[in-house]
Amino acid sequence: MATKLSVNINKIATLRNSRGGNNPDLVKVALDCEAFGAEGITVHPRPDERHIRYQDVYDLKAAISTEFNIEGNCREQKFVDLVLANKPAQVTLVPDAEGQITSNHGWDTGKHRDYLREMVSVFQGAGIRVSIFVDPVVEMIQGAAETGTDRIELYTEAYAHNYYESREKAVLPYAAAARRAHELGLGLNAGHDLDLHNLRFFAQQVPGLLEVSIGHALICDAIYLGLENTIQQYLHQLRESAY
Ligand SMILES: CC(=O)[C@@H](O)[C@H](O)COP(=O)(O)O
Ligand SMILES: NCC(=O)COP(=O)(O)O
Repeated sequence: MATKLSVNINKIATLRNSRGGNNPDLVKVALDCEAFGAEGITVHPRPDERHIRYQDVYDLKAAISTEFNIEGNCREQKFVDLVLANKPAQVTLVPDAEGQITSNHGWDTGKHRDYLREMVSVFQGAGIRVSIFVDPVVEMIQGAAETGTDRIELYTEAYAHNYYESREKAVLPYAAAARRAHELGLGLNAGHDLDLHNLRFFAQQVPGLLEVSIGHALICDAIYLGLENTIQQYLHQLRESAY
């Protein structure tokens, strides 16, 4: 089975917002991603709406036909309401601090276990699959399992950062985290700073990876390679490492 590719289109919204009009058209880009082979669309609305706007989520939900994954901070009631109103295939809970440039850590699932358990049940009660964003630390995977979540998403920034120094060493905590997740019956996603260079090795070394969400690097690659060709190349990396 090959890992699914969900394209994160935050950066398309960043470009659109820079001029105030509707160019590029976010919904059209999402539909194009799907037509070019993407198996899901990911967005991460942030409270300042600096890229994805809350209205975008409604517009995308009405248009797309692949798996819709909404990421964000469930401590914001506006985010919870948005997700419940749109019922995506998956919500990914990310512990964003205020003013963060991008996501930079996973949940402390031990400290926040009761809170997360409550949020997981709110979303699952609405028929939405839940994934919890975590660092590749075995105790955090254990804590996630105790919340009743369906999946975890491994935060891959450290892997991407350390890839060129020693990819074998960089991937070790992720492979161990994946094995623990499987033992605990958790589905496994991953994302953040994955790119055309580091993706295949990650997917080969991390067993049972169900889905990756990739945005920043993929949209940058599309400037040079074109969106269709870029998506095909990412899919090729994943299919080469099918499990
Ligand atoms: C959870 C995660 O790793 C990504 O969603 C990342 O946070 C992208 O968000 P930005 O596009 O705002 O950097
Ligand atoms: N969940 C990770 C994601 O959606 C995209 O992260 P990035 O590729 O923009 O770093």
